Amino acid sequence: MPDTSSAPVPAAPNPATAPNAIAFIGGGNMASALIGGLIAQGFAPERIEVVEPFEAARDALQAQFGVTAQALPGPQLRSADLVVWAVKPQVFREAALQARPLTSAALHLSVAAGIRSSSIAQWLGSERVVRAMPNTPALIGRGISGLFARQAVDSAERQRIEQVMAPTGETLWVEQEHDLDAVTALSGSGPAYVFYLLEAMTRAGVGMGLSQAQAHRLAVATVGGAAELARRSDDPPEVLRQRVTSKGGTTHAAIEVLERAGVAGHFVHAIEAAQHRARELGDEFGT
Ligand SMILES: NC(=O)C1=CN([C@@H]2O[C@H](COP(=O)(O)OP(=O)(O)OC[C@H]3O[C@@H](n4cnc5c(N)ncnc54)[C@H](O)[C@@H]3O)[C@@H](O)[C@H]2O)C=CC1
Ligand SMILES: O=C(O)[C@@H]1CCC=N1
Repeated sequence: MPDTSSAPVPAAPNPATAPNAIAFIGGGNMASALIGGLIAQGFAPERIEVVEPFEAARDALQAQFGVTAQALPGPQLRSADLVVWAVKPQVFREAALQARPLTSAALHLSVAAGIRSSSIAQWLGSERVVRAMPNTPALIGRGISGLFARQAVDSAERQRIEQVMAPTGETLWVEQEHDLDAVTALSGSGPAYVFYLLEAMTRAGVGMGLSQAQAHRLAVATVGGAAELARRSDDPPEVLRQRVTSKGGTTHAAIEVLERAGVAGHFVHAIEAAQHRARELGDEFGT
């Protein structure tokens, strides 16, 4: 592939002597979570290159992590043997075509929702593409990411991706790429559903006379504690719920309202809508 970038490009560094770098295309929320994780596990900030068009975002990355950030892709990308794509689906194609001449030797990791690996492979002219679907608890090392690799990605490269993702939390490989749309809907978007529930619980607490701070603390501790109990328990959530629900008691009164309003069904429909949107994003902004 001929180099079409306008800046003079030095020869590619000798991979035996050059320290391998990781490049991030897009330096927003998800990139920050991953960069924070890498640095926390001892990865040198000098080996992280970011391409981020917005100056304020570049400054924030440099100040917070000490990484180098450029407005446009340039020759520095050639030293990266892993390129992480953390741009919105809407701009992925344009960003990929810009960086393609500089990243042909790299392994590629995309966190973009919906954009299928076949589109990414075509835009970048490389079959070595892995997709990840993380979520924002990655910021505190408590996320979970679905992972999918194209066939050309070997087991050492899969391990490399697991290493990069490890500080952000758990990982789960899926064999069928379309399952990533379900992962996106369930755990990628999932933190927003939990925050929505927290907002409602807090609003109810305030409505019943508690202070905002008291209601927030009670709601957050309850959601966190219940999730941890579900994680550690051998019983399914339904059984755990029944243990809270005394016959003729307070929980029963609340659950009856939720059931009458069909809240569980609405939740299922909402998550299906997210999956549908992930597919649409792939169709709309993919190739
Ligand atoms: N925020 C979330 O909870 C999750 C987001 N994702 C995916 O991660 C990707 C990034 O999302 P966020 O980090 O939340 O968005 P963000 O908006 O915080 O970050 C995207 C960054 O890309 C930059 N950008 C725009 N055009 C660019 C270009 N041509 N080259 C390089 N950078 C460019 C923007 O200035 C912005 O800073 C999206 O594709 C999203 O689907 C995946 C899982 C969860
Ligand atoms: O809402 C979105 O499109 C992204 C993907 C998963 C979470 N946020």
